Amino acid sequence: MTLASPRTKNNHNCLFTERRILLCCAPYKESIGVEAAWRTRIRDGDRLCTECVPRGACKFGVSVLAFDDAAQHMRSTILCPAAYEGGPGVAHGGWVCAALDEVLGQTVMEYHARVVTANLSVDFRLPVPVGEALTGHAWIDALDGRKVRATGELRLAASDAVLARATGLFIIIDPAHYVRHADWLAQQKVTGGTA
Ligand SMILES: CCCCC/C=C\C/C=C\C/C=C\C/C=C\CCCC(=O)SCCNC(=O)CCNC(=O)[C@H](O)C(C)(C)COP(=O)(O)OP(=O)(O)OC[C@H]1O[C@@H](n2cnc3c(N)ncnc32)[C@H](O)[C@@H]1OP(=O)(O)O
Repeated sequence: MTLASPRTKNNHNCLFTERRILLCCAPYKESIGVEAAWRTRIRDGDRLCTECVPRGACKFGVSVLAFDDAAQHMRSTILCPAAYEGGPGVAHGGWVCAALDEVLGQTVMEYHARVVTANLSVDFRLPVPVGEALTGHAWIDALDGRKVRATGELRLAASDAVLARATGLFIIIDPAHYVRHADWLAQQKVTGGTA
């Protein structure tokens, strides 16, 4: 049984992809165990964050385009939505970080497993125009136990000029990650933060 569908060119038309992955994963998880399934790469660009699933598209405007398996390199198309304008005509730096987090995170999940970002370092080289075609590029640098390091760039599609560059440390998580968080949060509210 394969984990996901054949490779898609982008994820904007994948309205039900996350649900499909979950459905596809059910027998797969039974056969290999939930823990192992979470530690398996989530393939083929069919990943959306929880809040983006109903919309079927990344709210930051990132759309996975293609993977180069030999280089463990991911290419995406990106458009900064008007809502994330910072200075006149240019993107807020927070959006640049979010878009790069997404680009690197998608790549790590394609080639390794479910992760969260532990560290993201961003170089803002040039202002990033709102509403202009951009490309995202990211690749895996190293895997060390649960730690995956990756690098990525945001480029202007018209000229390939590098506008921003990020390096990230991603940590492979287990299925109980979000349960532990919910328990921790509840405990904080009970104890007022002494835990
Ligand atoms: C957005 C959520 C996505 C989640 C995935 C879910 C579903 C997938 C489906 C769709 C996803 C769609 C799109 C994906 C695209 C983008 C991805 C975006 C990802 C994010 O945007 S996600 C949100 C922001 N992110 C967090 O919310 C993390 C908060 N944080 C923690 O939850 C913990 O902090 C954790 C788990 C990181 C570690 O905690 P832990 O207890 O499991 O492990 P521990 O502390 O032992 O660290 C183990 C080893 O990492 C080293 N280490 C840890 N942190 C380090 C640091 N900062 N610098 C240097 N080294 C560090 C230690 O030194 C040790 O190293 P060593 O083994 O060598 O000793």
